[in-house]
Amino acid sequence: MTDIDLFEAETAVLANANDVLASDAAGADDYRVALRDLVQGYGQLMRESRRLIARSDRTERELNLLNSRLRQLSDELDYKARHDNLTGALNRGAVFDLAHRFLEDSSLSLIVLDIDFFKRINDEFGHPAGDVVIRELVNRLRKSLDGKGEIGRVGGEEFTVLLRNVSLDEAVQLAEKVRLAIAGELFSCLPSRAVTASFGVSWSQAGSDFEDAYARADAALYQAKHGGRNRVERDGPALA
Ligand SMILES: Nc1nc2c(ncn2[C@@H]2O[C@H](COP(=O)(O)OP(=O)(O)OP(=O)(O)O)[C@@H](O)[C@H]2O)c(=O)[nH]1
Repeated sequence: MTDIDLFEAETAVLANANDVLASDAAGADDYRVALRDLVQGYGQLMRESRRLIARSDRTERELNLLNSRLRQLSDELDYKARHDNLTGALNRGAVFDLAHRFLEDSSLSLIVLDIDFFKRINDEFGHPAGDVVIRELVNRLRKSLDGKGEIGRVGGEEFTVLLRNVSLDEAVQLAEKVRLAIAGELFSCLPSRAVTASFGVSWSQAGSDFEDAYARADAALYQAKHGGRNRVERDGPALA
């Protein structure tokens, strides 16, 4: 493949000007022609350079726009991969990952809560109404926790709250506060029927196994369900 000289014409003009300059025999006409060709060539180069610079500025702006759109899409994907789209709470995978991380260097209180007789709500009012109940319940959960803890939706109508470096007593008090926030006032989306939830709470010291912490909170939740629902039950603190 032969190389194409992009500046063939300009090289010829320059070579001619150099020849004229070096020649003792060159006259005024030779200088004029060489200078004219140089001026034309120089002007042409300037016009081309301006055009190329404008094009590269435009391309750079387009690339910057594409890059920021890509970053935005990647953030959106990351958010969607970690959050439940009905409630905006962390999804099961994300909240379990977080709990594992917390337990590496912190103690962890775990609240597990489950809506009572939710099947009946779905059966009586329909699945879409059930979805609205779930959303309102998470809103109440958020409000009553007031920034404490991380909320995750771990099943259809089951949620967990991670409370890092919070004692079991304090976690039980918080669970009680959430229970009242749910049961204490009828849901605006379901004015004819009370919504309640049952709670299990466990505490684990740093370095504990998360599966064990979860199983103990779940066992306490089971007790709450079988003890009559709409109540909070605690697990005994785990000893290392
Ligand atoms: N609307 C709605 N319903 C769901 C969703 N996920 C699970 N469910 C329903 O939740 C109900 C759970 O029913 P069960 O496991 O029998 O529990 P329950 O009726 O709440 O009874 P207890 O937990 O024993 O008080 C089922 O009817 C599921 O279909 C969801 O995302 N939206």
